[in-house]
Amino acid sequence: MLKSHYHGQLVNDDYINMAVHTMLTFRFWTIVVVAYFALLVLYNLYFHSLAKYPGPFWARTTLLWRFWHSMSGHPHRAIEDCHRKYGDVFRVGPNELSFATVQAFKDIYIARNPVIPKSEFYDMLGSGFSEADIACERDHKTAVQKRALFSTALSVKALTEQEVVIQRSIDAFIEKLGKLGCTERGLDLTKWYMMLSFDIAGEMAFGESFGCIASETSNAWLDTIFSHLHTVTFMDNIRRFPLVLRLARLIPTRWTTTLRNKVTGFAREKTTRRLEKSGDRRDFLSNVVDKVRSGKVSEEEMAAHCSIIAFVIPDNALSLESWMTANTISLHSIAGSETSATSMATITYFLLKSPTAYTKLTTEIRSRFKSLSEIDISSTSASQLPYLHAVMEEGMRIVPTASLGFSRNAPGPGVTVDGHFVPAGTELYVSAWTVARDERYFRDATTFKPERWIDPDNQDVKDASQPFWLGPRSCPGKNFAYAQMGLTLAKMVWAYDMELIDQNLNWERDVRVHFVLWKPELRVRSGERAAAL
Ligand code: HEM
Repeated sequence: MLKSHYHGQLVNDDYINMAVHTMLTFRFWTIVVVAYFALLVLYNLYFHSLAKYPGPFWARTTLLWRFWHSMSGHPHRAIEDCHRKYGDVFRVGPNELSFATVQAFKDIYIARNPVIPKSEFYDMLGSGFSEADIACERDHKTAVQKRALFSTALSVKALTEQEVVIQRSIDAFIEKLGKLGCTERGLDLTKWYMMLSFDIAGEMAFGESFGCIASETSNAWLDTIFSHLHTVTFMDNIRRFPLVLRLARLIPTRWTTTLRNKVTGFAREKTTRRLEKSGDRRDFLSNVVDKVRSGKVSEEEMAAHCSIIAFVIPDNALSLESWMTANTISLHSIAGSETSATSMATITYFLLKSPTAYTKLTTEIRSRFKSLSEIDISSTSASQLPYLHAVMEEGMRIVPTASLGFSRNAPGPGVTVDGHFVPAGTELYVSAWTVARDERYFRDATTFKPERWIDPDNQDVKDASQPFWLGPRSCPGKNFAYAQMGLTLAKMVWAYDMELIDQNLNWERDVRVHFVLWKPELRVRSGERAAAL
């Protein structure tokens, strides 16, 4: 009895010792972690090479500010507010600066001595291929070579050869608009512009449409992607935590890469099929195909280009639907199609919300053309239809399709941007949303006024709106985008009287930014046009 009591006492002592030990260990590690973060905060505030730059406390000291605002989908607004408060440059994160001037646009993106290269963000964007695609190549010299592969295919001259294909897709879209868009609920143009853009991208990259317009159904992947866009932002935040990245590397690769391999494998498959096709049709990839055949470019590189310019999703991958899936794919399919569709949706919204602009555009288009078939790429150029182009410019200014900045890394030994020294290794960019809506550059900046682009007396600083960006890495698809958007808009306005169904829709308020723009429904009724205006 005594023994067992004594034994019980021992057990109790052991438990007490263990508990004390655990508590002390816990306390020790808590102190270590708190001390580490306190030191980090102090270092970021007072000793970091960006310490002199202003910004919100949580942005200067931790990644919390950028995480919170980027995940909310309104980082563009939070950044704009900070620029108004702190000035033309502020600290978005401990190692990240946002600029908001025309001069910064020039200094960061046009700089050649030294060139300010793209940041690590693009490694994430282009992962899955052993060769970087045209948009994700970070080495400047190699990027110049990769861009050269597309210079002929994306030139103004090439548009004439590509016109039949573009026209065919747009005409099919216009026909459906008449058939399905005249109902009470109209058509959701956010979705239909995406369908049109993907069909055109498929034609231009693989010689076959994805058939979205013909089947009147959006690709299921498109819907999945655009309802999961926040995952792109999440990954962009995660890449900034080296510890998390190290832990992520411990996850068996077969768990994380199965789907990515499926998607990239599909791009490779499509590439092989495209290489097997013969014919004289010139499209985005004709030159690349020639180069692959002559051994100057690898098939892997061609697959990577295909995947960024067109939309390559395996039909049978839907069963694997998940946030990871959406992330992998959305990162791979944005350059050539999503951008045009988003710009078209924004332009249409503002046009239909502005009766004066809508009437002016309708008058310009309907007085210029007697029939729909007369409308082609050359007759919709800026010199032929100035108001149409002013409408497009103004739409892309007031809500820029690329509302965030495109991030770059300051090279050694550092660079000077708009008079500010930026040390090597800093991530930096210009906030397009802030600059394009700044009253210093555009009078009545938040009002849709296409006239500002054609009025010779207008004093606005037009360089503050750069929808296609500027410098050696600016958009090479600009001519194609203007042709596609101009043709589509001109034909729609010529053929139908359009009306925005939800008059309470507020595009500026409701769009969210997750690298690309998440857009609300844009329901538009398109009825038979009245005989005369
Ligand atoms: C209205 C439509 C479009 C807009 C607003 C737009 C905008 C942009 C912007 C802002 C960039 C710079 C991105 C960066 O610095 O990372 C870019 C790059 C690019 N765009 Fe576009 N784009 C459009 C249409 C197109 C089209 C139709 C194509 C292809 C046919 C295309 C192909 C590309 C490519 C390949 C790049 C990467 C260039 C490089 O990194 O050197 N874009 N685009």
